[in-house]
Amino acid sequence: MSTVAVIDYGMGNLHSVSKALEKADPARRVLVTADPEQIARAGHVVLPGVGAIRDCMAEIRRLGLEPVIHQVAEQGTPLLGVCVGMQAMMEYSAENDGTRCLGLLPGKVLAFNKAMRDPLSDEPLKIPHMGWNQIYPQVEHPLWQGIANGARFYFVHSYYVEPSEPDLIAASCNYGIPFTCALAKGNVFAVQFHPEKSQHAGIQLYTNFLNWDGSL
Ligand SMILES: NC(=O)CC[C@H](N)C(=O)O
Repeated sequence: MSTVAVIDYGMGNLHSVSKALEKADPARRVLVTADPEQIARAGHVVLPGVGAIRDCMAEIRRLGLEPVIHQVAEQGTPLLGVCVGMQAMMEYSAENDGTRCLGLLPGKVLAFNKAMRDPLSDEPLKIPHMGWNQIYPQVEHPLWQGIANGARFYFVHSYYVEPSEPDLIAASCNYGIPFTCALAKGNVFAVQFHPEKSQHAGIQLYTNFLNWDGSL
């Protein structure tokens, strides 16, 4: 039976991600694991994450997981980054006074401007961006199957990715500024929002991911 490995580096909302994956495909074996061999052999891999990038990257490195994450990406296994898991895939994050990340996706992670105001109401915008917001797919992709333009997903973040290759942008969102909320490169897909906290649309995305063979 094909498995989906949820990488456990102690910083992820592992329970809710695992439950959402089980809901997406009750027949799939969900492995929450820090074992590089299990991760390398899995049919699909999720890099979740909640928290500060410095702690996330320190734990990924302390557990010796950086090589297998690169191996999964290079061998063509469908790999999904979620929230700070997406940010960890970039080259560099400005969070925590600057953090070198995995470099799986070209670009950096920047902080929302704390002085941002809503362009319509001119009300100050709270940081972190926390709550439901609409996403706007920018490309045709298997993971957008059955997900409408403007579909709502749940966000909790103070930083956002800025890819150095615009053609990797898979979806955008608006919060004071238009920002990239999904990236796609080959067998790698990454989202800033939390599909596991996004009810039906989130389960649909996880279902699409589990049905994806990593090809376009
Ligand atoms: N919810 C999170 O894990 C946030 C990720 C990252 N620290 C950010 O603020 O963007």
